[in-house]
Amino acid sequence: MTGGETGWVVLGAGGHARSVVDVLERAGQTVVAVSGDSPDGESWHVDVVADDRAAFELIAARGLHAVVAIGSNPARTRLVRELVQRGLSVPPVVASTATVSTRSILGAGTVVLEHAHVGPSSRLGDAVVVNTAAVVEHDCSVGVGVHVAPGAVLLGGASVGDGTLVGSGARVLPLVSVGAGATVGAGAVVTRHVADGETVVGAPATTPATRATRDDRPLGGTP
Ligand SMILES: CC(=O)SCCNC(=O)CCNC(=O)[C@H](O)C(C)(C)COP(=O)(O)OP(=O)(O)OC[C@H]1O[C@@H](n2cnc3c(N)ncnc32)[C@H](O)[C@@H]1OP(=O)(O)O
Repeated sequence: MTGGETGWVVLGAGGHARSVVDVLERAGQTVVAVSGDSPDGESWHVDVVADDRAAFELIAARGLHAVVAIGSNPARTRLVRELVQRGLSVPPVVASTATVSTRSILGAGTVVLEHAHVGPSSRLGDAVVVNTAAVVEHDCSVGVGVHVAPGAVLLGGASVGDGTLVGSGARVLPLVSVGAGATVGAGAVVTRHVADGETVVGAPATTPATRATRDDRPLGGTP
């Protein structure tokens, strides 16, 4: 775990925040507070501060570390940027059961959850989530604000652009690149380049529209 022993404020109070609090506490860290409303009404065993402004003040006043635990890629990225710009401490968080190569680079506010793996010579930008049991193999490039969902795998040399979601259990094959702001559906097998903003599903992964067009062709007709 990076970040020393001074205590943490977790920005966010939903399901992802509960996972991140758990990661910190299992690693022996102290969570001082979470911020925001719990969308599911779950009660907390730590203090809850009203909003992000109150969290910034608490972090600055007490010299605490911050981690942003919000599932939305754009919202998480914006908050990590703001914390960095304010000069607050936003170190990466690595679960005690995760394995992260000493020859990889994790950006500010990047979180690697339980049983996940990051291989050597991989570079992960700021505000990335490598969720439970996800794998980022060697030589991967992962942009800012990417979410590699539980059990997803980026194979050797794959790259993923800023803000993209790689859905749970998906595989991105070696050296294949996925653009920025894209969505890889749960369970997809990505065998070719995915453009910026594109959504792909299935194995091999294609856009849902492509699948519909193909399926709508008249029987026996030429495309
Ligand atoms: C800790 C956590 O829980 S982290 C959570 C991480 N989240 C994920 O991994 C979820 C990833 N999201 C998905 O896979 C989504 O289904 C998406 C983004 C691909 C599509 O979502 P939507 O845009 O809402 O699409 P929608 O549900 O309307 O489905 C559109 C079509 O694609 C199909 N489809 C949707 N997802 C998939 C998928 N993963 N694989 C194959 N087909 C799919 C649907 O069956 C539907 O087909 P139809 O038109 O023939 O009925």
